[in-house]
Amino acid sequence: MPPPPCTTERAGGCLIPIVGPSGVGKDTLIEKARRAFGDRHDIMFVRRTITRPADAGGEDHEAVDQATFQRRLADGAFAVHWRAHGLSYGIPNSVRDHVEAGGLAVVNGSRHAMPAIARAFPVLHVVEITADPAILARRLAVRGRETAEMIAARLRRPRAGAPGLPLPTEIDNSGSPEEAAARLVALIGKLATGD
Ligand SMILES: Nc1ncnc2c1ncn2[C@@H]1O[C@H](COP(=O)(O)OP(=O)(O)OP(=O)(O)O)[C@@H](O)[C@H]1O
Ligand SMILES: O=P(O)(O)OC[C@H]1O[C@H](OP(=O)(O)O)[C@H](O)[C@@H]1O
Repeated sequence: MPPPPCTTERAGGCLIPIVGPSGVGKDTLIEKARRAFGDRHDIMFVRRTITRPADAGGEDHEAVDQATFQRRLADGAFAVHWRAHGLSYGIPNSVRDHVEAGGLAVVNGSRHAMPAIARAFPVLHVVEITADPAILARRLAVRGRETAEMIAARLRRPRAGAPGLPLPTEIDNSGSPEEAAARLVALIGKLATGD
């Protein structure tokens, strides 16, 4: 019998993958939520292991080269991993330990890797960040982390459905990041207390 989905009626023990197209604002909203919750030990904001240089900008991730990533993978260091944009992404086993101990973990997830994420974290609440597609290209250009060619490739990446998973909570980030972040903070707070 699968465990019940993580809902606002069920406190604790849940992964909260934040997903959406490149440029939609996942990292921005996650960082605002992280600052809102400060050092609460029951809510973890996941530091991903990525084969992206540490000084690339954006999220605070653990930067490793591909050889190190493969070694970590072979050693069973990741609860789940995926490839995208020519990069490798790993979620450390410590995140699964935290969730299995009853905690919440917020992670910048992948729509395409959602089936693998759900196998590793059967109790989850997916949050899909949306925004007017016409503004994504401008946001990525302003961010300046990727080349124009890499941005074009990111924008061409198809949306992936995740059949069999509970419908995600959608948060529209077309307006101010503060408004969208407030909605994310409110949802995380409800999932943490189960009220
Ligand atoms: N509501 C918003 N209004 C205007 N700019 C925004 C908003 N949200 C995020 N941005 C800006 O858009 C750019 C992309 O945001 P961010 O890096 O958070 O997106 P992302 O979804 O994490 O993208 P990726 O998946 O490529 O990492 C950043 O420069 C960020 O400052
Ligand atoms: O298109 P999908 O599968 O949803 O996401 C693909 C990848 O792009 C984003 O990473 P980054 O922070 O932009 O490097 C996501 O976090 C995921 O790792």
